[in-house]
Amino acid sequence: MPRRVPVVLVAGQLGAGKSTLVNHLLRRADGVRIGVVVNDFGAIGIDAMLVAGQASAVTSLANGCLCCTTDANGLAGLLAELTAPSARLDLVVVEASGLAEPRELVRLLLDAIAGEARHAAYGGLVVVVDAVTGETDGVVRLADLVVLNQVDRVADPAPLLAALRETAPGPVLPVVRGAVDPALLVDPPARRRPSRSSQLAFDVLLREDAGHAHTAAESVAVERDAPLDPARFAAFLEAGPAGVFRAKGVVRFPGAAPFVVQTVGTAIRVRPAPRSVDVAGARLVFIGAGLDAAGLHAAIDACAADPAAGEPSLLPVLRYEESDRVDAL
Ligand SMILES: Nc1nc2c(ncn2[C@@H]2O[C@H](COP(=O)(O)OP(=O)(O)OP(=O)(O)O)[C@@H](O)[C@H]2O)c(=O)[nH]1
Repeated sequence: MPRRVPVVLVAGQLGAGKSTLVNHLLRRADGVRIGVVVNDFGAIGIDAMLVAGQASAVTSLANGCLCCTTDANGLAGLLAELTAPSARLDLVVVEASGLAEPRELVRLLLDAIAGEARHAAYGGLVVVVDAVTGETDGVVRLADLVVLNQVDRVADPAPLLAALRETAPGPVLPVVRGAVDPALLVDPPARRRPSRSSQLAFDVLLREDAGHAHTAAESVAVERDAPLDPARFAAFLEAGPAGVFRAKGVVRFPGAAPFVVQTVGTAIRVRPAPRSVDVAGARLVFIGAGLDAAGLHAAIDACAADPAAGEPSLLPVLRYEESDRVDAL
């Protein structure tokens, strides 16, 4: 069955570094096939995309402004096209104009996923903040990932970083030139090799030229042999564990077959695991920046089901169950 393709929204103030971030993702894609929706071709290195052969579909909305797409039809149609299995993309990035309203964009994306773009999945709201101005417009409260960009242009980014970490629910990543590891946003596909050696050569060239290495995404794996309590586990996910951008895995609850669980920020999706997947308790991977491995292990320990309590209600988890129109993994 086809996978869902994560759609990541990149928002931020004018000049914060959104295009620079998208370009970095494309240059460092490492085999991840990325589709990009932009509304300002002038701001993005089209040449680099085409040469790298990574941006398989670059397109813009007809009216040039995402925030103007009131009925969501323009975006939904585009996302349906880009996330269709035939497009063979691993990730779609929507670069919002600096004027677009991120709340509205998230709503448009969720509407699109619920409607026409049925192979798309919410991939997170990434908010780019310019370290020089520090302007955020309060949007970091909604961000699944905050990228504090241009830290090379300030003497000491620490106070702003600390303030953002107080406010933002997800990880805050200080970077130069949008150097975000694509592995933070999507799993690198192990399955695919570049088909032409010339393309590989271009990739290597661009990578060497790219200059700004990124800090690799961190991941923490947690395995448990005993079932988890649905209410405790749901509360853990809803709280958004510190430093975690996304999480995925398989979890068993008392008296039930295992579930596949995937999160981006506090957006949670669960579905019954395929029959071939079996776990006695939990097998989870947390991906993010500044992860507290010991804290995550302790938090999952605290989610352990109480064997004396019988079979708890699955409702706290089932409320996040998605329809099985497409395979979520
Ligand atoms: N010194 C420095 N310059 C940067 C960095 N990131 C981006 N820039 C520069 O800042 C300017 C704005 O970056 P863009 O990526 O175009 O910003 P944007 O958010 O896409 O801008 P709009 O599309 O106008 O909203 C460009 O000249 C970049 O080269 C950085 O980390 N350090």
